[in-house]
Amino acid sequence: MKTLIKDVDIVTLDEKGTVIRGGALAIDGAHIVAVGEAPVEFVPDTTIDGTNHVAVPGFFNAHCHASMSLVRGYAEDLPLDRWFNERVWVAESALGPEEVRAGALLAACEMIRSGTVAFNDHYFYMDHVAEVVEASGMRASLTWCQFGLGADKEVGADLEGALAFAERWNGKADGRIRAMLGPHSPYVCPPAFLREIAALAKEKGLGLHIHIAESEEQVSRSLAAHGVTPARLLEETGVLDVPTIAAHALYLSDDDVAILARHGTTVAYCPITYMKLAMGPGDVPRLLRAGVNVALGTDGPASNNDMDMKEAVRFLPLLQKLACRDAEVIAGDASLRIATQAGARAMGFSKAGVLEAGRPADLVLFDFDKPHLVPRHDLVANLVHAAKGSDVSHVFVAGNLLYANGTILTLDEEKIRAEAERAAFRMVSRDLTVLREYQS
Ligand SMILES: CSC[C@H]1O[C@@H](n2cnc3c(O)ncnc32)[C@H](O)[C@@H]1O
Ligand SMILES: [Zn+2]
Repeated sequence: MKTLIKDVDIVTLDEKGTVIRGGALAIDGAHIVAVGEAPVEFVPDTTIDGTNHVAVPGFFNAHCHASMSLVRGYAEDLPLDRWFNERVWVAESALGPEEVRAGALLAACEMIRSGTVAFNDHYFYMDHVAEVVEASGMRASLTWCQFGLGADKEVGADLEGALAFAERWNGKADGRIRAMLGPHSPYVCPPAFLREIAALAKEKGLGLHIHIAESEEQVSRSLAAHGVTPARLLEETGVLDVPTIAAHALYLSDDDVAILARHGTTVAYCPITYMKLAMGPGDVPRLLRAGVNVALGTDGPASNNDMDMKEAVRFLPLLQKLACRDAEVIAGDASLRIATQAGARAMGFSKAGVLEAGRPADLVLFDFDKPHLVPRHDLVANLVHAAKGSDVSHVFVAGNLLYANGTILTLDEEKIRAEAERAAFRMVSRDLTVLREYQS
């Protein structure tokens, strides 16, 4: 299939930061074949008029729990520990494979609509998430979360099962799916388990996805229990010897930052969760200065409460400017690069995230024919600080059009919304407060 997008403005995010006004973008099969001008011999099957539209690489959501969309709005205004213990883990005790599927389908609709082409997911019953990814046309990197405490069999996530999942799905859906192993965190997984899973990941050539250093308390507990920080513990147990995505990593010493940089670890930064759960801003400029690959995530919809990467693209610089009291940090297209190519690299889709010939055709169009996107002095500034996820008009993944002008072409959104509402209710129906609200 050959597609030509004509008369479109293009934010390439290439090395030079090239921005093209009123150019063409040609797609042949899964790849971009020309940016700027289409070759005369290029005969498209489909032509899209890009007038008043801006093409940009699609977003790579580097840390989320898609199926937690079913607990959106169910754990409000609480700090991290109470958010888990009093609400989220209570609701999740009623979680089954059908809820995971319904939540993942709902999240896929939301992500596609707001310009996300790939997501890095950490949850349970992951075959169901993988099937959703396959059907939706998105890319994903998937991990079946393990607690390492021996109770995992309840959600089918013994290490053997998680490995079997990874081997079943890695490279599937024409390479759109990648799989990793997913120890939940060093505060839940004992060092012996971390060692075992790291050795297995190394042997099988798989990456790891883990939460670390979300609070000062987690760091002091690690020091008390193991004599080292969470980052140092990951290094000592071999976790960082394989490509690892460390979600959050907000509380790091200088030594920790050097460890993560040395091992090529990615930090998945989720600004909206940090503001909502009052976790703290972290220090992104310090990570970048040290050479850490920083990617961007939404985290789960129970702490965000949405999966709109465009919002996170704006909040990353806003939060860092405020925290550093410095308007010049995370400037220009930095947060777009973090949300696209840095995430793509972390998830193993390393050529994506740039609009140039030879790259995967994973891109979105923003409709700029809107009052909040006028004037167009600076397309990048408009994209980062003014555009909304709902301004996305088209989404391409591997050259396939998944979304056009309000319609998801690969999924039945109306049916998905109805089923998600039913599944969400099943999950929380033991909670009498919620039951009363539903019945009133
Ligand atoms: C990793 S999903 C499985 C497990 O983890 C919980 N969870 C969701 N988000 C986070 C987070 O950001 N840090 C730690 N744990 C998280 C989720 O509710 C599931 O129980
Ligand atoms: Zn998370």
